[in-house]
Amino acid sequence: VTLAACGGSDSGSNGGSKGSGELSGTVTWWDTSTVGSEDKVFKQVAEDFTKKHPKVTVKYVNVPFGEAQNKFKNAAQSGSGAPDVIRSEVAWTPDFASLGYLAPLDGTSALKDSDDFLKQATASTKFNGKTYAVPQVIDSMGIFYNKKIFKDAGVQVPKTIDELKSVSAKIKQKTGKTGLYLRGDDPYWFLSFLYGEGGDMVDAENKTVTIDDAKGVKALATVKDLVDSKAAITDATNGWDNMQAAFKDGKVAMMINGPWAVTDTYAGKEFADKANLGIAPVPAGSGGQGAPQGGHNLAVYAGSKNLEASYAFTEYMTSVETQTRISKELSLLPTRQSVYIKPDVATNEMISFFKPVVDKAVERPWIPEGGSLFEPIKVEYTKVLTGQTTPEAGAKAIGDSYRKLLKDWK
Ligand SMILES: C[C@H]1O[C@H](O[C@H]2[C@H](O)[C@@H](O)[C@@H](O[C@H]3[C@H](O)[C@@H](O)[C@@H](O[C@H]4[C@H](O)[C@@H](O)[C@@H](O)O[C@@H]4CO)O[C@@H]3CO)O[C@@H]2CO)[C@H](O)[C@H](O)[C@@H]1N[C@H]1C[C@@H](CO)[C@H](O)[C@@H](O)[C@@H]1O
Repeated sequence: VTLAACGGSDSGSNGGSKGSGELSGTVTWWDTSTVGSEDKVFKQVAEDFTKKHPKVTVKYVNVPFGEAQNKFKNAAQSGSGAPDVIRSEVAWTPDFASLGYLAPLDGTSALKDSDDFLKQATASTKFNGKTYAVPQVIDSMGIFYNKKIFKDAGVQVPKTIDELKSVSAKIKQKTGKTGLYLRGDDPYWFLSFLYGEGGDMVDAENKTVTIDDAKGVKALATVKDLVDSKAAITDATNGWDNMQAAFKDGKVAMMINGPWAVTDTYAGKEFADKANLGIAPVPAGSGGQGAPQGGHNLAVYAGSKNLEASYAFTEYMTSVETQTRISKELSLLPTRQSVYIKPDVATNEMISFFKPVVDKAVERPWIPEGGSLFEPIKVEYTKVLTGQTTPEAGAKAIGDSYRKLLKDWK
């Protein structure tokens, strides 16, 4: 009896599924979702795979977002300790693919009904004409605001940076609270201000660094002014916890954030009544209005000893059924068009808000170096916000770092 016929597994350490027989063995999945709000749902969903494939054991491992990229690269490079499947942030995917650490998925069971995926979500999964991941969630950013504070202060949601400042001043005067918590230790929070001045990190088409042009300088000056004018408070470290605490406790009226913050925010005392949470587009600057595109894919490690079960797990985790469940339970945005019309999803206010925002979110270049464009911003953005450098010097320093990273770019 050949192995394929009885669908048995080989003797590999992970076990593994051979041929068209029943799947078996272990699939280790590294999830990077937020502990305390998203992780328990993702863990449950992942382990429910075994209901469909009783001979497969799913080993769920939560790896902090800030550590996972390097941890995976080190494990893949050393050939030991890498998971079978990883939640690969949109910028990590071209990076891992260019290093040969991801299994190409074209023609495998991981990719089902791929026309159903949003084009902008698919973009980061392609490298050198092949598909190296499957889109799981897509996101962008908006203003989260506390409706009660806005009512007490008698103000409307700001549409521009100038209105953000005047609304914050009125909130301070009427309620004593600060208008905005502006996260200062994560470069993602700078991007909507950069787009608001009509700027961008680079012009990939013309291989030109643009972040240190006048618009980039103006954007850094804008965020600095929000803090100096006391319209916003910020922190150089521990930004996520401080931002969530300040907003959930009603110490600030607004924060800029994304769908991944919704579940944690609803746990705040100010939002026990979910209706008190408002959501609006990020404010326009002097040169435009735009929010960034982010998100996460699922990718299979090229060295997995259980590819068949890993492909099937990836397909399950990004299926219509699973995306509908994740959207319902966590208000995260699906990457499949067909999921947006499911009743549980179509009636979700957060998803209805973010879908048009995601449709016009500003994409960035899906090149292997794409993720490395953020570290230089992180350093200078925080220094500008805390007065350690000027917008001009900060923008120049970021641009210089980019030109070192992106050889032969102007
Ligand atoms: C500095 C980093 O720059 C980039 O990251 C960009 C990223 O590309 C942008 O898209 C954006 O990410 C959004 C994201 O789209 C959005 O979904 C959300 O994610 C939620 C999840 O939703 C939530 O479930 C949970 O997981 O928690 C997630 C996080 O909240 O928010 C993210 C923004 O936080 O912004 C990132 C910049 O922050 C690089 O890619 C690296 O990550 C780099 N870090 C490492 C680079 C290593 C050198 O290789 C260095 O040695 C290490 O020490 C550094 O840590």
